[in-house]
Amino acid sequence: MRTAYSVETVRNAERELMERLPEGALMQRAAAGLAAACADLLGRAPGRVYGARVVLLVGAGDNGGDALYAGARLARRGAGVTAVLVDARQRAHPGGLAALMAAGGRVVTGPHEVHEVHEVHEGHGTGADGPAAPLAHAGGGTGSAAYVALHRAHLVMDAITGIGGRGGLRPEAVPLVRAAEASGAVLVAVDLPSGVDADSGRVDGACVRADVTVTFGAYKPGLLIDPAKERAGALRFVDLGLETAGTPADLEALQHADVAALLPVPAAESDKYRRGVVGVVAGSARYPGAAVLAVAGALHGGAGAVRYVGQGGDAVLARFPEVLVSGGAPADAGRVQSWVIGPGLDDRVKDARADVLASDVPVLLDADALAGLDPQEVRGRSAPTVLTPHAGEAARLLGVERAEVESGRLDSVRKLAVKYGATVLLKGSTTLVAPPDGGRPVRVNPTGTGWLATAGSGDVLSGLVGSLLAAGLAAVDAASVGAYLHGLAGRSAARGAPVGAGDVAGAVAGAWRGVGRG
Ligand SMILES: NC(=O)C1=CN([C@@H]2O[C@H](COP(=O)(O)OP(=O)(O)OC[C@H]3O[C@@H](n4cnc5c(N)ncnc54)[C@H](OP(=O)(O)O)[C@@H]3O)[C@@H](O)[C@H]2O)[C@@H](O)CC1
Ligand SMILES: Nc1ncnc2c1ncn2[C@@H]1O[C@H](COP(=O)(O)OP(=O)(O)O)[C@@H](O)[C@H]1O
Ligand SMILES: [K+]
Repeated sequence: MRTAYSVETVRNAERELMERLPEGALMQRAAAGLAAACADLLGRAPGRVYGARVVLLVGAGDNGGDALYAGARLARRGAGVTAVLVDARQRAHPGGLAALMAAGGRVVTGPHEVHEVHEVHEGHGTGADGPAAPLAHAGGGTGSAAYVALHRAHLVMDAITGIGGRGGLRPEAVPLVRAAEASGAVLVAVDLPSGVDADSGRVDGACVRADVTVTFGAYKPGLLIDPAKERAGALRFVDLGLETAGTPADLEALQHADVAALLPVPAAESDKYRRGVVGVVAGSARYPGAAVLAVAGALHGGAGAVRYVGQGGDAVLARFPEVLVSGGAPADAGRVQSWVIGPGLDDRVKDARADVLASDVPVLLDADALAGLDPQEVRGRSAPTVLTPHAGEAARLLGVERAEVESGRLDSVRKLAVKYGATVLLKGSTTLVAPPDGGRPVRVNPTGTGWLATAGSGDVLSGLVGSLLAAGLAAVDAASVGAYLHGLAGRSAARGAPVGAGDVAGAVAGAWRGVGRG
C-alpha cells in the first residue's frame, strides 16, 4: 500500500524525530537524498555531475534550505551551481547559503542583479559545451544573470516552497519558473511542485510543472491527486525515517499485492450462487448498449451469475447468452447478493431505484440512478451503498459547480460520502474512493489512464464493482479494486491507441490474471 499523509501529520512526525537527532540532521538527510536523485538524473556516470550546470530556484524557507545543501553537495562533485534567490526580500536559509558558497556555488539575487559572485572552483562550468559564461554583473546591462543561468542549465531545482507554501506562486517567481520550464533543463521539484496545495491537490494560481518530484519523509496527498499530481511528474521518495505507522493515512493507493490479496477466488465447494449473483438494472430501449456494457463489466467481477433486469434484454442475450434476463421489476427478479443500477436508464428509474434501495444487499448507484437522489433514501439502508459519480454528477449531488469538484476532488468525495452516508467512488482523472463517514483514509486509484475517457467505460466499471460486491468484498475494497482493474484494463486494451468501452471490458480478465500472478 502506498500511503500519503497531511502536512500536519508530517510536521508532527518530523518534530518527534528531530527531538532525537542532532540539529539539522533531517535537512541533511533530505539534501543527501535530493542530491543523489539529481546526480542520477544528470547521468549515472560520476562525470555527468562534474561539469553539469545546475540552477536552484530558492525560496525563503526550509524547502530552499534543502536545495542549497543539495546544491553544495553537487558543487563539491564538480557541478557549476547557481542559486537564484526568488523571495522578493531575498531571504534564504542562512546555513544552506553558507554551505553553497563554501562549496564554490554562486548566488544571484533576483533576476536583475548579481548579489555576489564567487570564484568557481576548478572544474565548474566545464560541461560538454565548454566553460560556463561568466554571470552578468550587477547593473552591467548584459541581461539577467538568473535568466542566463536558467537558459544554460542542465538541471533546475524548484525549491521556492514545499509544505509551507500557501496559494499559488507569487508574481516575482512566475517569470523565473516559466524560464526554467522553457529551458529544456530537467526540472526537479523539491518535496512538492511550488504553488500546489500539499493536502488537497488543489492548484490555486500559477505553479511549477516538474519533470520529477523528489519528496521527503512521506508522500503528501497532493502528489497523488490531480490537478497537482499532473504537475509533479515522476515521483521519487527519500526516506527520512519518519514514524507515521501509528497515524491513519490521509490517502492510500492499493498496489498489485494488495489487490491480489482482495480478489475473490472460488473455493473447491463453490457453486454459482455461493460465488454471488449480481443484479444489473441498466439500459433502455433508447440505450441498450449501456445494458450490454454494464453486464460485460459484471461478468468479469467475480460473481457466479449475472441477472439482468430491464429493456435491453435482447441486446444483452445476443452478446452474453449466459445472463439471466428478467423484464419486470427488480424486486421480482429473484435473489441477488448485490444490485447495480443506473447506466442508460429511462424515466422509470425512480421505481426501480426505490426497489433496489429497499433490498438488504449492497447497492451501487451510477449515472441516471444518481439524479435527484435523496440522502435519506440511502442513509436509512442497513446494507452498504456505493455511489459512482463523475465530476458533473458529483457537482449536482453537492449543489456546486463542476469546476469546484474537479479542483477539489478530495474535499468533494469526502463531503458526498458524509452527505449520503455511502461509499463514494468519484471518477475522473484521479479516481478517489471515500468511506461512508468521509474519514481517513480515502483510497486513490493509481492505475487510471486518460484512454478510459471513452463513452460507456463508466458502465463497465459499475458492473465490475457491483460484481465484486456480490462476490463478498467490502464496499471500499470493491470500489477500489474495481477501479484498479478497470484502469489496468484500459491501459492494456489501449496500449497507446484509442479504444472503446467494450475493449476495456474485454481486457479485465487479463488485468485480473496479471494482478493475481503478482
Ligand atoms: N521540517 C523538517 O524537519 C524538514 C523540512 N524539510 C523541508 O522543509 C520544507 C518546509 O519548510 P518551511 O516550513 O520553512 O516552508 P517552505 O515550504 O520552505 O515555505 C515557506 C516559505 O515560503 C514562503 N511562501 C509561502 N507561500 C509562498 C508562495 N505562494 N510563494 C512564494 N513563497 C511563499 C514563506 O514566506 P512568507 O509567507 O513568510 O513571506 C516561507 O518563507 C519541506 O517542504 C521540506 O522541503 C526537509 O528539510 C526535511 C526536514
Ligand atoms: N482524464 C481521465 N483520466 C483517467 N480516467 C478517466 C479520465 N476521464 C474519465 N476517466 C474514467 O473513464 C470512465 C468514464 O466514466 P463515465 O464518466 O461514467 O463515462 P460514461 O458514462 O460514458 O461511461 C471512468 O472510469 C473515469 O474514471
Ligand atoms: K518545491
